[in-house]
Amino acid sequence: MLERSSEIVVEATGPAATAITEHVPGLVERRVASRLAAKDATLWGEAAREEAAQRLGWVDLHRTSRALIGEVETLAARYAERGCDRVVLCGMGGSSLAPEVITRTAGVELVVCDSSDPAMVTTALGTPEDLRRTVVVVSSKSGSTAETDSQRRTFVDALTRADLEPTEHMVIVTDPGSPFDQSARAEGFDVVNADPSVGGRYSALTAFGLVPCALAGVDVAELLDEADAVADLLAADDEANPALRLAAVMAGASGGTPRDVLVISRAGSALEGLGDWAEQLIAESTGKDGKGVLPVVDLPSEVGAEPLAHRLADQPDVTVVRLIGDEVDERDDELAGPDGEPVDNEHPAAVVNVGGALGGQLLLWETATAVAGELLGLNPFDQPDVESAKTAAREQMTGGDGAPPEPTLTVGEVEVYQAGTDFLGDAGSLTEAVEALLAQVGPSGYLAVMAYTDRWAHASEARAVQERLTAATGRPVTFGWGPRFLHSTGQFHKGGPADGVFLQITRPASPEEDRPVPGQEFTFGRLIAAQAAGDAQVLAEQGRPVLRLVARSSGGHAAVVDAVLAAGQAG
Ligand SMILES: O=P(O)(O)OC[C@H]1O[C@H](O)[C@H](O)[C@@H](O)[C@@H]1O
Repeated sequence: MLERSSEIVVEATGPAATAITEHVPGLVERRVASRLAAKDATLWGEAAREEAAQRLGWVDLHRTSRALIGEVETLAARYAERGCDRVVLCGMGGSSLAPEVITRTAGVELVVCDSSDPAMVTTALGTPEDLRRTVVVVSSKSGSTAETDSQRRTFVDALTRADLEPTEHMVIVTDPGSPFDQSARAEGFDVVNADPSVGGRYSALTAFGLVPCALAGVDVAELLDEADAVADLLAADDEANPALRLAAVMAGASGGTPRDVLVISRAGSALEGLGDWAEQLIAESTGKDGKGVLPVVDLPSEVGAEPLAHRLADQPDVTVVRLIGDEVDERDDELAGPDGEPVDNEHPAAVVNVGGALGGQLLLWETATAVAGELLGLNPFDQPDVESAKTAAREQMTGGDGAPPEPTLTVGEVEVYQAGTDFLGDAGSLTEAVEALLAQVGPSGYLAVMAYTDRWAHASEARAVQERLTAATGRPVTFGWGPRFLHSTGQFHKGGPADGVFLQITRPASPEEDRPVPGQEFTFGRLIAAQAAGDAQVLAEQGRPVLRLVARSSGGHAAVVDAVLAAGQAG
């Protein structure tokens, strides 16, 4: 058993172990761990120094965030007294992924509304009766994220219509001094400021993580204790430092194909959703300058289904990360490799087992990602390509004069668009169109499925789609819900190695399903459609193959899913 919360496990085999042997002594010699703990902004080179100097507040949050505990506990008690036992979080990317893993792991309810899908927003609102017992946390570091602002407007409007006082049902988390901070305070909302020296994806232990989780009933002091318990270990210039070991695995061994794909599988870990949180951290931190480590989250599977990690472990660029539980026996068994082959097999898979308590792992992954940035020569604190999709979406919203583009093909109630390259050929059916796209996935490439649909209603489709397309291509397949992934893997798609192939699935809302955004001239349906079209446009402009399947009805959406599940099955 991992008896103490101070225990962190990072155990590697095969080429993952070689990477540790290769990189860790140098990291120790350069004192990277202790310099990071001391917030040395020069670690990532001169070009990154200025940004890094403003982004290292996360390294000691286990100490500095203590000051927030009293404030968030008082807040939680106040809302509990008001009878608010339903907590909704409006926020994107770094403002929602950590609260999701923290509350799911703790087994407490938190409705994470991180979408512009009108159906999801409607579900998050609930009934007027639900609203009466709801506290909404609106979290945005910048205060200017379009989805979050639209959700905030919707909740204020709905609370007002239900004769409820918005200031008694809403808490704002934002950076001090942001325009959002000022307006929310002026309007009388409860505002908790987050540490501005921490970037969104490193903010799990700031107010962005702590406020919604405390309101939902998590013991957030314990989370800080768990991080505190491993902090010295992660700051040590020592070859046993698990963060240095994990960073080395992420950077991969030199010689042969770079191991720049991390397939993250849950293998006994009690931490629910850690992969989704780590996905944003790794993809946005490393996917830039044509380089990067691609995180592939192995979606939860049916009992007995083969984990994707097993299918992909033989790929020369794949490292399998197994998030393990606290049983030593299980860990020892699995160390043999994903198919049970002995460690000294002639071609061992690159496997790393990672375990430990949640607070400790949050700090472990953040430290390892920042150190991997040092090894890879990347600035792990910016996200230079996220803005391009936002700009293209804004242009889509305001453009509107030109005639809408003609679909390349229409099949029943599904419009098919190809973009980026000319790959459809004479495909006449939806399955043929998908297969034509799959043929574009190169031997070192990956396929990204981007589904702009209600992720609560369609969750079960995601795993089946990921599994089928992995089998059909033999290559990594990521699955992202739009627009959520735009704040995560979206950076990697545009800034990382240019070998991605993109399948976009949308199901535009009918006028009856759509919702207006209060105080704006657009609807949620218009916003999400513009986000999808904008992202496809940016990818196509980079010459990446993009297949867009636009279902005009739920029957059309079912046909799309059937077609994807049939891809690669014939002959
Ligand atoms: O917290 P916010 O300022 O609303 O930002 C939310 C998210 O959106 C951006 O697009 C970034 O790519 C993310 O790193 C960030 O976490």
